Amino acid sequence: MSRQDEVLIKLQLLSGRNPQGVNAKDIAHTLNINRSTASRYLNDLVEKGKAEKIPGKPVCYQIKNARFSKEVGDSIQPLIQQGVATLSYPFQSLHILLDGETGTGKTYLADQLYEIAAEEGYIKRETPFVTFNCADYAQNPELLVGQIFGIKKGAYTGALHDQTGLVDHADGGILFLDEIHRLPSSGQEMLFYLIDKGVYRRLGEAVHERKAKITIIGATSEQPDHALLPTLLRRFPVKLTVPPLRARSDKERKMMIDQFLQQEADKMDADLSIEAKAKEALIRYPCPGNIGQLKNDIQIACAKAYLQYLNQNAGHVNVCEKDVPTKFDGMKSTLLTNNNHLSSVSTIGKIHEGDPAFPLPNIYQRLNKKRSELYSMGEVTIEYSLQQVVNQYIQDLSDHYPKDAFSYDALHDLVDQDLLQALQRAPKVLSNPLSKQLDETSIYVIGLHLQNFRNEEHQDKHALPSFPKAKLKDQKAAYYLADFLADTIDFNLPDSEVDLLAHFLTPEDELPLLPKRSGQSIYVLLVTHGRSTATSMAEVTNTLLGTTVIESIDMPLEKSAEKTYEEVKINIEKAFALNAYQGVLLLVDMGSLVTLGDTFYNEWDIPVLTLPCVNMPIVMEAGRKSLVQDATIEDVYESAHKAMTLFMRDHDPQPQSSKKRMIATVCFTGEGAAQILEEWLADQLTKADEDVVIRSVRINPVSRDTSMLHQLKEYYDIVAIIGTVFISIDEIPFIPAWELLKQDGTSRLVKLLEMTRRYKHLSEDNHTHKVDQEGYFDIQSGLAEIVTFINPHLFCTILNKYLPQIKSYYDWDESRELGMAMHIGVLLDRIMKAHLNDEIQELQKTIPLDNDCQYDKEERTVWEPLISSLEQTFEFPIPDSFIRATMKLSK
Ligand SMILES: Nc1ncnc2c1ncn2[C@@H]1O[C@H](COP(=O)(O)OP(=O)(O)OP(=O)(O)O)[C@@H](O)[C@H]1O
Repeated sequence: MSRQDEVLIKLQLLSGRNPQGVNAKDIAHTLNINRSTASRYLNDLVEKGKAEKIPGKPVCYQIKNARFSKEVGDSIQPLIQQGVATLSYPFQSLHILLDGETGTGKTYLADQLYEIAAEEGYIKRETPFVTFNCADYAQNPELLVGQIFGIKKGAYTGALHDQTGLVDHADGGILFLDEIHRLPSSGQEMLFYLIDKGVYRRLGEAVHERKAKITIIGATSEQPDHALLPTLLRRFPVKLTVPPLRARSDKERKMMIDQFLQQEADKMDADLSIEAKAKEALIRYPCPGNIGQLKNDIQIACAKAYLQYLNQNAGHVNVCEKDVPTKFDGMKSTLLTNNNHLSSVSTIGKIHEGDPAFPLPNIYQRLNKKRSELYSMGEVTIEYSLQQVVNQYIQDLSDHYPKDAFSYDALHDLVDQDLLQALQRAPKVLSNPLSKQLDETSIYVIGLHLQNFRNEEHQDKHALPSFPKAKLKDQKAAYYLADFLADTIDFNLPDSEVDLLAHFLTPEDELPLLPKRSGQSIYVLLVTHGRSTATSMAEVTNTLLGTTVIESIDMPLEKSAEKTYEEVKINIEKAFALNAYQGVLLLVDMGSLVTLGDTFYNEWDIPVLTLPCVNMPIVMEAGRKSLVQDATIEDVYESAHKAMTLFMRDHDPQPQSSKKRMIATVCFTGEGAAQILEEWLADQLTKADEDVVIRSVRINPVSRDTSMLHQLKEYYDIVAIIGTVFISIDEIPFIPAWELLKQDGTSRLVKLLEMTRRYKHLSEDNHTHKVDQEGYFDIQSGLAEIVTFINPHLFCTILNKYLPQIKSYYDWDESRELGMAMHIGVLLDRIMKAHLNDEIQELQKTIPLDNDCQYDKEERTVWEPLISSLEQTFEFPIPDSFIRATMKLSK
């Protein structure tokens, strides 16, 4: 790139931020050249007609044509300049990230950038501009990624055809991804790979790489630093923040109001006017949903004014003060007021805005049509019916916008939107007289609680149990909040409810001390082969149990046994130095470590027991048991051992537990959130978990006493405690309600159910001693925990088809068969990883060259169908040395 081009690009970028122009000194500084050289280049650009001078002292320069004709608002103008400059970067446009609150106009800005860049000739008109809102698929991350990158037939159940992705369509152009933070990490990784290398794979494609050259404009209403992977964030050299409405000047807001009124007037067949006071209110009212909400509120105000115009046979449509939002909010409060104002149209103080009388579509058309229909039917109560049309319209608008104002998608099914919105706005509007920050979590909790009260059926029988009042400041805060809810959404709470609400507002650090989770007395250390097998299994278990109970040491192939011994020793010594444990359970997948445990026992007098077998049920069981108060090392060992025998099926196991499984839901009343959760969970449970009892339990807000749960534990196997009040009992995992309702939030619960279900399932069919069709699917979830690259479900489907003949050839018993199935799965995963990272040669070196590894033709034929099916499905070759080694192992 020539120096002059560099100066031109710098000028384009800086012009965006400095509408008044950029001087030679600034350019010289950023390019690290001297001032007179910068001046010379700038003047050359002026001569070539690429830049223009803005007279003054010092002389400033600006990109020619940088002032756009369209009236977009003072605060947006510089963003457009900078964005267009970015898109017109000479070699390939640079990627842009837009951030800003919901409704500030990020999508609008992206559209404008494309339009203006095309209008000004920086990009060709035919350049593709593909837009996509990631929030539309937020509930299904896999499909979301599939929509963007395409889907290969068979990638998942239901993917019946190859499907192109947006990336295919946007190749050579711009892809606008709204709500980009909704992309799961895997999708974000695929995106930065595309940005970096210009290549991508469709979902389900393992090897085939496709090429695309795309400029990404991403938009997010979250804090980019929190919402995007740092690697992806770095790929956006230009970040533009769209300011919220409250930060914009009155002039700019007024300009937008005029624009939106004009758009409405364009749709009517009548003159439109607005009262001065109404217009003033539109300029002044807090509008947390920003421009999107302002626009909707104006649409609603115009619809209401039009309704009055029809009912009154008025001369023209007049927007009055009562049609527009005033105090706290827009849509909802105006929606709820208007039935009794039908005949009170004010006729004074009108100002005429714009030039109306235009063709009519949508609401105005709808109203007229409805009115004629009703007249022709001789209907008398026309006003009421027309009001219904307007109400429906308002509802449609509020459903439509701000559709993603808050990231509470899952809560929408449970809590009314107006209640959620009001709770979200409360701290801002009340300038936070609340004793506690109403963060996302509190809003979940209070929202669930209040919704239950709101449901009429519960109101009658909602006699609150007596409880002491919260602190005075929390009570006051609760009354503020209650008044606010009454004012804004007409939601009235009796005093007893407000007193209860006060307990929800008590800040965390002022809560009574919670019953402490019993200190773990047994140290569980997991040591397995593989680069990350042990850490991943430990992580899964720790996450499921909601606390760190398993420590882990990985043994990649290159790590020597001595080094591993050393690490194990250091870990155990450290743990015991703290005097916190009474014993150690070592879970290992390598026989030689068993003796290490004995050494500790003999030499150091530390009770160490070793279980030379590792899989998820064992690790999980060891973790659970180690949390039980007063559990001895023998107890923990025995529980883990039992899980092992159940899994391996090498003798008649005892059922894991004869108790029924239970999920306990908890809240302050036992009737509020706990009951909603109970109903919700009952809907979520699948047939495999139909044995699970769900029980809501009241937790006293002051004492937080858990004796009821302890009693239940005597009779039930409690899989998890779920609720709005944090409760900790021994080994039982606690899942906060808000976690469950978040995107992918049920995964922990699903896993817990799966783990507890598996014991039951295994113990029930232990008499059959047969790996049937479902047998391989038993290992699917186990495999899912340890493999990263292969799809366990696909793998098990193939095993089902081809492993039985191999089994009968070698005459394996069931446990051998399962063991081999696991072995093949893990091996396949490693091979796939090596292929993807170009490390297959290195991996092959880890297979000992063994001349005994010969096979006869017949033996190879038995394996052939399985191997070729795996190769075809996963799209990579399986090296012969691995096949031979596996065959040797099979004998
Ligand atoms: N400067 C503007 N001038 C005129 N209309 C605007 C302007 N900015 C935004 N709008 C309008 O406001 C509405 C909301 O804007 P937009 O959808 O772009 O916001 P957003 O930030 O992308 O919202 P979200 O985060 O919800 O996706 C749209 O109808 C848009 O046309």
